[in-house]
Order: sequence, then structure tokens, then C-alpha cells
Amino acid sequence: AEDGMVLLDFWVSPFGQRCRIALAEKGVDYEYKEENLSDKSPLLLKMNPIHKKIPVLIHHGKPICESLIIVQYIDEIWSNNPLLPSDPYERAKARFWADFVDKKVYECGTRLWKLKGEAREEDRKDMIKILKLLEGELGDKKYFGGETFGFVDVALVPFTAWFHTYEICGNFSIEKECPKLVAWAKRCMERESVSKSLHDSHKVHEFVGYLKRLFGLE
Ligand SMILES: N[C@@H](CCC(=O)N[C@@H](CSO)C(=O)NCC(=O)O)C(=O)O
Repeated sequence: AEDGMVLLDFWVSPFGQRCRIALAEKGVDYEYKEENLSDKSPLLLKMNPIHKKIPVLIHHGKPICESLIIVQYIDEIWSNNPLLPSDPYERAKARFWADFVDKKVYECGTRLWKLKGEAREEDRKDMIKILKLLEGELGDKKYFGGETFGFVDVALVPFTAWFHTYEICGNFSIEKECPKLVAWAKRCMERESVSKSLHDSHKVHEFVGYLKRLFGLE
């Protein structure tokens, strides 16, 4: 592994996939360590004692935690294929939308498969609104970063593997509501960094079925 870089991760985590995509975009070699989140390794507890969550990037024996912080760290250490723009205002805008993804997509998506009835109906409307706002930001650009695949693309694209689950739980078609976003997802999947980091949406849906049983929701 490149000067002993290690990524503590969990196969289906969209947050971990952000780091895998960033490392692949930089062409950087690293050791991938799968965690069992119901039996966390001493290494994970030592490297991320505050949140005890994956992903954690360990570089020169030092931990970097929180996926968007890890991606920015990677972008600063390796200067090829920059993920963030160089202009400070454009960087601020990219960070705003990556933060939007962090604040909105995961929570809303989780509620979509956890809630039932009226609450789920509310959440379904939220999810459509969130995806439409993201589609509005993308507009007719190739990527959120414009012509180049960048920070916001890395932040959001892992969640596209959950779109199938969101559609089933929310009983809506993302293709119908946000055709440009679906076209963007397909474009991203043409990049090896993305296609080798994401899992099949049916595998993700099966995993959600397992979580539902784990939470006694089924
Ligand atoms: N804000 C963080 C979220 C990481 C996270 O939720 N990690 C989950 C697995 S993926 O859903 C995790 O490690 N959960 C373990 C636990 O909560 O015990 C980031 O962006 O890195």
C-alpha cells in the first residue's frame, strides 16, 4: 500500500464509497480493511474514538475521519485530477452542495425505508424535493463540477445505488421526477472509479431488507 495507507470501511457505506472513489480518481494504492460494525475492531476504536464510525483513512499512522473531510484531505495530498475547483468562491459552492447531500439525502433516505404510512408519505415528498433541488443545481452540466467530475459528484454518487430502494419504499420513479439526475448517475457509472466502488442497487436493497429485519420493521 502507498506509504502504508489504510481505509477502514464497510462495503455498502455511501460514506466509505466517497473515499474509495476519491482514492481511485487519484490512482492511489491503499489497504482496504472491512469493519464489522456490530463488533468494531480495536483499530477503529483507537483511530476514531469520538464517533467510532467508518470511514477512517489512516495515513502515516494518523487517522482522518468524516468522509467529506477525508475526500478533501486526499484532494490536498495528491494534486492530480483535482476534485475541488481552484477558485475560492467555486470551492465554497461545492462544499455547500456536498454539505447539502450530507444533511439531506442520507437522513431522508433512511426515513424512507424506516417509516410507514403517513410519515413515509411526507418523507417521499421530501425526497423528491431534495432530488429536484440537486437536479436544479446540476442543470445541463455534465457533472456538478461542470466539465470535470468533482467534489459534489463524489459526495452524491454513492447514494445513486440507493435510488432503487428509495423508489420502492417511496413508490415513485426518480427517472420520471429527475431525468437529468438519472442521466448524470449513468454518466458517473462510466468512470471506473465509481463503477468499482458502488454495489448493485439490488444488493443494496437486499441489505436494507436485512436492516429492516434487524430493526424489527418487517
Ligand atoms: N458523517 C460520517 C458518517 C459515517 C457513518 O455513518 N458511518 C456508519 C456506516 S455507514 O452508514 C458507521 O460507521 N456506523 C457505525 C455506528 O454508527 O456504530 C461520514 O461522513 O463519514
